[in-house]
Amino acid sequence: MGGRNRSRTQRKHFKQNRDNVWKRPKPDSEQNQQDNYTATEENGNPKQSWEPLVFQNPAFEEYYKEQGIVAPEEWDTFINCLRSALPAAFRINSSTPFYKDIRMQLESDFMKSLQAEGSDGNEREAIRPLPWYPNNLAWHSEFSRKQLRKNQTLERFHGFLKLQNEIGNITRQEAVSMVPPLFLDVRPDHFVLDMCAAPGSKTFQLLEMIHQLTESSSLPAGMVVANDVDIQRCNLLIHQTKRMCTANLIVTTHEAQHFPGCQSRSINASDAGNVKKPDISQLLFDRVLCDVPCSGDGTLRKAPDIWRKWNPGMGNGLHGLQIQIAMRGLALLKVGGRMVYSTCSMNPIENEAVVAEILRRCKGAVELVDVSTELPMLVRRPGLKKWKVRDKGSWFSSYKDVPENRRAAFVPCMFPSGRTFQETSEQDHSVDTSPENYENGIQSEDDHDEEVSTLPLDRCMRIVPHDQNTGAFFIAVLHKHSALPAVESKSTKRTQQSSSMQVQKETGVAIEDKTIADIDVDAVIDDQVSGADISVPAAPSGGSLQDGDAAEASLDSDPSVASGKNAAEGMNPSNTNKSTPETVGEKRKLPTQGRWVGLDPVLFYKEETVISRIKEFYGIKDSFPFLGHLVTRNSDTSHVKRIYYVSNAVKEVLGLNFLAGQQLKIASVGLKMFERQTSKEGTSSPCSFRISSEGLPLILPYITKQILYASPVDFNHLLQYKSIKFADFTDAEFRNKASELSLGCCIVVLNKENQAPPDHHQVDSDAVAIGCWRGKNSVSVMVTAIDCQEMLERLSINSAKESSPLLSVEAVDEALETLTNYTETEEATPMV
Ligand SMILES: C[S@@+](CC[C@H](N)C(=O)[O-])C[C@H]1O[C@@H](n2cnc3c(N)ncnc32)[C@H](O)[C@@H]1O
Repeated sequence: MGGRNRSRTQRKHFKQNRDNVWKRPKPDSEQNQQDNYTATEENGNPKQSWEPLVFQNPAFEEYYKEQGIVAPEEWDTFINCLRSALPAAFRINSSTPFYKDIRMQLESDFMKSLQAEGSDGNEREAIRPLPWYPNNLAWHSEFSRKQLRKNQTLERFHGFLKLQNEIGNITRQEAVSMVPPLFLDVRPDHFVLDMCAAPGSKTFQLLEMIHQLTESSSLPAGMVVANDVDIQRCNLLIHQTKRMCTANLIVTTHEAQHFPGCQSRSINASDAGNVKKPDISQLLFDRVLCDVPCSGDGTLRKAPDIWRKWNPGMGNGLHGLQIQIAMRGLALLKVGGRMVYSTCSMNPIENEAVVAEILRRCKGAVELVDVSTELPMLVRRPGLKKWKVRDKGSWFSSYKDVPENRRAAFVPCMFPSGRTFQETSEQDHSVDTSPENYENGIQSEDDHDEEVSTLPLDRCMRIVPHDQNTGAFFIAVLHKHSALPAVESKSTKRTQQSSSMQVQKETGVAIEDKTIADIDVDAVIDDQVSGADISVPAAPSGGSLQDGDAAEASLDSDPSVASGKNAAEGMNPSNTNKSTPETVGEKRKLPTQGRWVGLDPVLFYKEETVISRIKEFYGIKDSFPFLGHLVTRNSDTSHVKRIYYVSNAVKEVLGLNFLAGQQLKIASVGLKMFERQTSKEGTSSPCSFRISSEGLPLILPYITKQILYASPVDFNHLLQYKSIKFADFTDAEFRNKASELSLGCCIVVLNKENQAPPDHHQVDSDAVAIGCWRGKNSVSVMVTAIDCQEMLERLSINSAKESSPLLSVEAVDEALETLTNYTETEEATPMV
């Protein structure tokens, strides 16, 4: 069950960007060509010529040999492993009602049958659970896509993966990418910020953690804010997380380094449309995931294109942004909270150097946590304490080695000691071994040639490919002990001093918990001062740096320069006093979300008449919390098509956001609960809103009307034939009850034991139920064809208690085809 319907805005982009990763490529298709060749780009346009993939890069090899990323005797194993294809890995989504069945199918069916198939004298298991992932929920498969098509058993497995992936019961994800959320120690009551979240595989894990232990009919106290600067990538994330059917997620699209603090500027809710004063006064988080944009060389096995693109400037160019994002994450972290910093790069400049700098800036307020006893089965290596910086043809061990004409391209914090030119010169003359300097990492054990950090960077973790046959990853776990000090960067000291004084003067609020050097002062003013002259983070200009895009960072870029802030872009002109909304779009007026242009507004839905009609039609009990939990994305409330449901925590944050002047740029929020029926038959129903399949599990135990209990035979028939005339139901009572219902949406519940339906008007929260349409003479299902297929299969497995023949690849392809047609043509219309 669940939310597989795509919104129109997402669909186009999604179609272009996301294949079913398990889908078989057509022979000689374009996809096949891309497996062997890679397109090159010129001025952003794809060139028609194809370059063969290369699996080597002398600069890469020289760089990592010099950095001592692995011992010299391991080098060949390391590099050969990087050149080999990455085995597949996937996760079972623990929030799916069938997760135990899927796990059992893998453990007791596929593990054995595939082992027999794939033995070939090979002792390794064909598929196996990842030993460090809890509860056998993550799996590794030795098979390549080609092999998956090799024979019948593999085809069956392939079909299984494809279907489960499409349904949302499993997610394909690189094994190492599953690690960072596991170190965050997320609990269901936590507020979690995922700063650079798209395409959302880690967000999905975080949501599962929030929802663990919570029944489908109740909501956890915590929530996740998933943010990404790139709105198109946000759309992928929204699609991925839709499968989670959660009311506890807000998707935002900000530059993470300028993520707003949402400090409530007033307790007077006049401009928030009578929004109740929220219980929180600032948006701070218990957990922050900082999975920053990086050069991505840890993904070489999956994206061999990086061999050709890689150069040392990629890491150098990202270092400054990575520090800014991490510092903003720490500022938004509650005291006592945990943040995980991670990259899919092996480069110390993007990893240890960033962690060292944030520790220095935080001056003991933040600790690098020793997690060596957590996830003991995960093989990892300690972080480096010394490294070098590469410039065109030169290696620098210390900032003092950087020639004057190259100093603009480097910053001291790229080096292990983090010392400036002046400090390194002074240090050469007097070595200060005081504990204070040790703590701040200022003093180092260097001799004249090589700096060694005294910070406990060995607590960082580097996962290298040949240890566990994976990709590479870097992870650091940070704990915030106390509020961050106001750190001043020397280069910007003077301007920032005056700016910070200005902030304090204007707001009367001392800047606490924020480092002046890395957070721009405008954003602080933005947090504190009402409305006027607000500086807005830049909208992405032609794509942001991410895995695989790292070539954009040039060797010459100055990492000390903060990424530019484009004050006008993306902002609602009505707030700038410079232009009027009419000037924004000549032909079609763009939607506005408070201050943000181009995003639909987020509004609490309070149409009493509509809400009462819905409650009355479905007999929704008063104990189901409606007040303040319904949200729409249409300011014309009389034409609302979809009504979303938000959890208590999300409701609080939305309330705060209104009071804070709508600082959050919200791309998506809430769980689609009710959808307006626009078809002719739909409008003739007493209630024009149907319950969406995403929202059904949550509201099911509170519904007392429009419910039908179907025998297993009739339930199966409905799933199989999608629409059945009253006369064709086998159960006479079902027939009668169906004809007695009001025209419109109804819920058909599987009466598993085929007993008399309960007369207490309450459906169990674990009941198997589907949304249907009670038409004039028939009942029709309102779930996708592929959901019907999946449910049929699960029910047959469960009832027979033995493995029934799984769907053939052809049947899955057919179901996927139907799904595509369904989503392309009609989204919310009953299939009558
Ligand atoms: C390594 S990927 C994140 C992967 C993601 N955490 C996951 O597990 O699916 C980095 C992401 O950072 C985003 N990004 C780049 N610059 C950013 C910025 N300044 N603020 C926020 N996101 C940014 C990119 O669009 C990209 O989606």
